[in-house]
Amino acid sequence: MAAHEADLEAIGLSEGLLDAGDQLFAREWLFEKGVVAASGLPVDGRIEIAFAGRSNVGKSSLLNALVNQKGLARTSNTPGRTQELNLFSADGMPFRIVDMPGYGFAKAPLDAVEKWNKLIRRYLQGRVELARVFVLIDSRHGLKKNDLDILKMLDETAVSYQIVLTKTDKLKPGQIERVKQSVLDGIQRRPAAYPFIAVTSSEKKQGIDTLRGFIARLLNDLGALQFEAGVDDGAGNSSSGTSHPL
Ligand SMILES: Nc1nc2c(ncn2[C@@H]2O[C@H](COP(=O)(O)OP(=O)(O)OP(=O)(O)O)[C@@H](O)[C@H]2O)c(=O)[nH]1
Repeated sequence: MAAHEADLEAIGLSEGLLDAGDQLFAREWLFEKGVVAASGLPVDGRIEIAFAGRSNVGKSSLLNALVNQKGLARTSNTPGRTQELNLFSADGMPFRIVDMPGYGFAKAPLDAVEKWNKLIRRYLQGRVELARVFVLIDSRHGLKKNDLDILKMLDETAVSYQIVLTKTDKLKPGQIERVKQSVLDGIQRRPAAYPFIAVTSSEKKQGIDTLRGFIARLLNDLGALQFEAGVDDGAGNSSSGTSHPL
């Protein structure tokens, strides 16, 4: 087995899943709607994959890189601008992307923080369509109190989540390894945490294929997409290796 394949297998992925992940985002993704209350969410049964993170973590940049479209999610230098759940979808895809409002903006007024908490808790508690939340962590800072608060909320609501390290172009390889390890240690005993981390830089377009691969694997595990051969995730759960044409 080639070293690259072994590296992929170690994180529950395969070349086939990376290819499938690329195909998921080869289509045009469109902004569907912004939602200020859980009652405004669509009722079409599509699987939802959400992205959360502290203000300024690089969420808009990552979403734009994921869908390979520059202006889809607004990128800004003004922290904490989006206060809605923003939904994105693509024709023929069995899932939508949910951009959750950024948290932890120091200057946010108290009522805005309360509104955020209410919207997010309602969404996490009551949304059966929600299959996974990718929690973005700035690789320069690691897990902060606000991040731990949302991980706790995800554990309590039993929503599967996975960590994505952002802005890794700002670190040296040794520093990336250290933050990765410390985050892995931080999630080790958390019941709803998926144990593999995506290490990304939107600026350098690194790790985006891995993130897409994790999404392909999730959809495969949910039976929303079909693949052929299996790979093991290390926990005895088998997943696909070869993609079925999407
Ligand atoms: N070096 C580097 N900078 C990045 C990267 N991703 C985002 N940034 C910068 O970080 C800042 C915030 O990026 P955004 O993508 O707007 O962050 P956000 O999390 O959507 O911010 P909010 O709208 O406040 O929630 C911008 O100045 C980006 O250019 C990255 O991978 N590397």
